[in-house]
Amino acid sequence: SDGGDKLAKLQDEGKVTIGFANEKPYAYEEDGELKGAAVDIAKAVFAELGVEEVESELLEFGQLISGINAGQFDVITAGMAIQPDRCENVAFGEPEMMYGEGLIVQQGNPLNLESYEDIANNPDTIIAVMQGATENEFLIDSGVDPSQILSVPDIPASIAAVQSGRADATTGTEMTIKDALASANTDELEFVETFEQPDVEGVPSYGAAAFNQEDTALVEAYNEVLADLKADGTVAELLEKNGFSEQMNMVPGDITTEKICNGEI
Ligand SMILES: CC1=N[C@H](C(=O)O)[C@@H](O)CN1
Repeated sequence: SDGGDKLAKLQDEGKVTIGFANEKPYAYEEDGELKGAAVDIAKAVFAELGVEEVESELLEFGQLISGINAGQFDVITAGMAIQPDRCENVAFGEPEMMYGEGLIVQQGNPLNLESYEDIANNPDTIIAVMQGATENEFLIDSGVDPSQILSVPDIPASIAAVQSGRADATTGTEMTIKDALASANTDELEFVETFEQPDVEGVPSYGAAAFNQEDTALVEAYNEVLADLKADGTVAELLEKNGFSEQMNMVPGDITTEKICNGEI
């Protein structure tokens, strides 16, 4: 199909529908409002394209890629990591933020878990991980046995699994895990401050908007505006507003989606 159709359609209607997975601080709903770094950046880009109205579809993270391909919404706005295998199924925009991983354990860290390798070396350890999330591969690549992974549909379920003792730990992006712990408002759990980032392909991750591969003109237009908003400091401002830091989370200028998709990074 003609990639120009979708951009023109969104501009005609003045409206875009985003798909998201309720993961603070990337994209989430609070007080009836859509919030998060990925949402704020996408809103700023679409506003420049003349698309001011934003509607949303809430899905499980693991359903976002099939959702965009089924035409359920126009763009995945979830801070989804650009990964070579995902590049085969969606068209990523240029990277918007960089991030690493985090770990939550029971208070006092009774199993002394400070890395994914520690989980691999302690085969009785169970770790809750969101379906479809990169952390599944990162754990396996760190030597964790698949039987140690308890698959859960979303972030609240990850936290609940550790709280109930069904899992010894959970992992997600560092910011996800910190915000989820703050929302859980419990002293039964702890964020592992001494966590060592996994030394595997894909870490750190680069989050981006993702589109239907047919919508080539839309992706091109999105990227053009995104480049301007990076250059004028808007992207940095929106990241900081959502708790990200310039030092830890800004994407270095030489990192491109093409290179990540080609496995060059
Ligand atoms: C923002 C985010 N990134 C990872 C991913 O892309 O799979 C997962 O941690 C899920 N959430």
